[in-house]
Amino acid sequence: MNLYLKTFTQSLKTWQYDCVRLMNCNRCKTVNKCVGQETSPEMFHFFIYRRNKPPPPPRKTPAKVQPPAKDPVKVYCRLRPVQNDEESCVKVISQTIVSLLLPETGSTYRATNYKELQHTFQHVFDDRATQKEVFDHVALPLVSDLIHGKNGLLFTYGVTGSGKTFTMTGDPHNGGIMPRCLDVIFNSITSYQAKKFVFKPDRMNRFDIQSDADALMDRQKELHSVISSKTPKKKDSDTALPQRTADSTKIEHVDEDNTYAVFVTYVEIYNNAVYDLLEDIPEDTLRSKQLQVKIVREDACRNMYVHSVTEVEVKSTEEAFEAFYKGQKRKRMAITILNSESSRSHSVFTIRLVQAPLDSRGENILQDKNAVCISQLSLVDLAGSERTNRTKNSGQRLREAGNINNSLMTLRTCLEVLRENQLHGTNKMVPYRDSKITHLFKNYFDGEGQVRMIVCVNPRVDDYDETVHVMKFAEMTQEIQMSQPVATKLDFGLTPGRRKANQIFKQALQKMEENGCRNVQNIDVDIGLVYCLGPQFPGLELDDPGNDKRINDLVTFLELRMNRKNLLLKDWQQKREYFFTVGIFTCSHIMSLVKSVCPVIVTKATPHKVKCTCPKEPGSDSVVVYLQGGASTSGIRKIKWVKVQEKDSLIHQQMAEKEKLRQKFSDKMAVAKERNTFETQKRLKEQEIELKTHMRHQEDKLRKVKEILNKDSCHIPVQPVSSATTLESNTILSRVLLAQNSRRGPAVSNPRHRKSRSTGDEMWLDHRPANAVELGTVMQPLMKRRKSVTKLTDAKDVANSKTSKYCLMTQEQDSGGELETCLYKADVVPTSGGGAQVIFNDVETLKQRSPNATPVRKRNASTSEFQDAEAACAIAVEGHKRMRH
Ligand SMILES: Nc1ncnc2c1ncn2[C@@H]1O[C@H](COP(=O)(O)OP(=O)(O)OP(=O)(O)O)[C@@H](O)[C@H]1O
Repeated sequence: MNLYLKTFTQSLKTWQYDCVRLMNCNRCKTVNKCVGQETSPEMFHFFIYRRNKPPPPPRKTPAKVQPPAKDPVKVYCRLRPVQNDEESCVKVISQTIVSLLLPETGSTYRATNYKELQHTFQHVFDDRATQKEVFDHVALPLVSDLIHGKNGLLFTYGVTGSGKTFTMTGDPHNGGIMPRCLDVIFNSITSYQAKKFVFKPDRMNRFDIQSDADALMDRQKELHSVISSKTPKKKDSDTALPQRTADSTKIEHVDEDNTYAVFVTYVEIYNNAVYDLLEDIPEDTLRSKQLQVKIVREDACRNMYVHSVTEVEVKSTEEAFEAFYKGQKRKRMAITILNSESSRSHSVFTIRLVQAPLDSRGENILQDKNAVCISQLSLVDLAGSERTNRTKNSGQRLREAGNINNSLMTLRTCLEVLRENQLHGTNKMVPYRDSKITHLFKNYFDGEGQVRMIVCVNPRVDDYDETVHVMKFAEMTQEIQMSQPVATKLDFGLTPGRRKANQIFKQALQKMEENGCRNVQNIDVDIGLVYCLGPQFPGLELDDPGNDKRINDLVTFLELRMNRKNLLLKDWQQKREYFFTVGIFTCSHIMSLVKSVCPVIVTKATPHKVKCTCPKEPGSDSVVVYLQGGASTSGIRKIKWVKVQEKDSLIHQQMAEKEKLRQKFSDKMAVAKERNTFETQKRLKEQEIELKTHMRHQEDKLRKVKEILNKDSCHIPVQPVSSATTLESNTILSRVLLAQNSRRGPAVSNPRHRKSRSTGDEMWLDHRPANAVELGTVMQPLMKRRKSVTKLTDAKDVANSKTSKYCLMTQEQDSGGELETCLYKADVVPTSGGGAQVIFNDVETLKQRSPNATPVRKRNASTSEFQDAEAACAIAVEGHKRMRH
């Protein structure tokens, strides 16, 4: 008993421990700190156990009345190291200022008096800046925004060979911005990734949510196609990846209640046409001829996108790299005088992050397409501007260069017009459509999103003239204002911390299971409803004395928080009351169990303190169950009510069980009855068949006997009995033969024989029927002395000392309808007791046949008769009347 109670208290403790663990959610810590000491800490760490309450309908974030805040385009400058001790024309003045020194050979030198041109940027990276520094400074904030649901655009711009591709992609052991972005994204969301194919592109720039079953099917299909491809392809990234150094940065404050999926697209804009570099075409075909031109479209949210572009879902940086290298192989590169690996097209690598909230239980994705939030980061490696007199390009390269310069010119024009419109309030049309690259990013410049540009500069003197233009354009771009991106998330009223609560709850269940609790999986708790006082505090910094908005926001926030606090307090009191009620009930239940199992001494010290000791186990600790706190009379009443309810339900249950049993038995009876009837009928049928068979056998035997007799009467020598004749028929035959043999074969009409049979001394008791047909034959024993009787009624007739012979005559029709007379002859032998014994020793049979009847056929001719008789027997057996002639 003690063991039982110990286990119970242990489980209770574990449960309490788990509850406390369950109640500690990240958010609550903040809440506690913020509100101060006025409320008890437990209050903020309490769970509501509310069942089957549907989540409230989604609320849209209230529309902002004020115009959206704007940010300028941030432009960074990166200098490429000078090669082979060449003269440099660029000098870094400070972290933000760079100076272009006028070389004496430059055309500008000849045209102007300026010796030095200074340009200010967001940040200037000198030639010693590492890839990591550039990434952390420029791209990391964009990745953070991406994870928080905001769009971003980053492009590298500069003269050919200035290090744009190096900055964007880098090399395997010195990764550029793109691989680092992927690293950081996967580092941050890896624990919250959705299973593959749960999100599916709808081909209209949005995503559908697939059911788990459909996603599983797609995964199996993919696996099947991988397995069925006989020769495993060598991955494009196989050579590069092992040398790669991954970036270990991780973004903090990722929304844990969301599920994430990453998709990548890779397109190039070559000669002002868009190509999908990840399009599924056989690798061995000529890529330039096979890739289809794609069109740029606007989606329902007025975002521009490449129609029917291949969106590859990737689950790791390695998978993303696989896609990237696949595209990289198809990207148009060429050797030029200025760069051994010059990009001949603008390439756009887009990372799309799809996220959707978990349901109220923190278990599955909320199946609502509207809840899906898509953010994207476009990494653009522009082709370098180049002057043909320097590159000496001709033919295709020249045409490419022309297109590159044209598209870059359009970009410049667009940004200049945009700047002018913003600065002077004009409404000039921005020619986005003049080039595919500007058309594709129209919604960044027109709409909202972070735009960042890295100006790559090769500081060598030869590039000076072009660098001047690049710098001027880049500096001008900083004056363009872009609307701050806003995360387009819907508020579904779901409580934060669901995923963590779900995880902790599962851990608690596991622990309970380990401690021996049964059916823990059936415990149903609405994990989604974690108590929380709302979102985190808004920013408190007051950088502007006239910033009333912040104060107003704070007031609203605090009011909301106070309301919630009161609500939670009320609910907590209710729960407390309920907890004590249930506690008392549990305790009384335990006590009744203890009582029923062992002799106990139960003392009730107070209504809330129950002591139970078990004297049978000396030395064992007494189990004391304390219930502190106030259990009200209403609580006791509730317990009674609960007990009554329980009993009532028990009775109902028993009645239902009885009824079920009764029904079960009647069913069984019906089945048994049916089975019996069936078996009886079956047996009857079998017996009937058996009887018929038996009768047929009898008929056969009789027929055979008859035949033998017939043969005998026609002086046909007796044939040996067929071996197939049964034992029974043998017996009959032998008896008949015995009788015939005893006559030693003489003809029935032989008078000599008849005479010899009678000595004339015997006294015969002639017993014949009263209505015997007069035969008129001589075939009879000669009975000189005889006494005739028709009925043998008196024993003295036989036991008479004179009577020594007895003859019984019978007359009946045979099977052929002829009269058959039998004389059974016997000796009468007196017995010692004074009686007499009649011993039959002879039988004579006389058959009469009409002289007109067909003469008896010989044995060989009798086959047909035999067959007739057989047929007749068959008829008899089948129940027909026998035909007589
Ligand atoms: N910061 C740097 N540190 C070391 N090497 C660099 C740096 N920037 C560029 N390079 C080297 O300069 C060469 C040309 O760079 P890259 O191909 O990136 O130029 P680009 O601007 O992309 O040229 P294009 O416009 O023709 O494609 C490469 O070999 C690259 O390794």
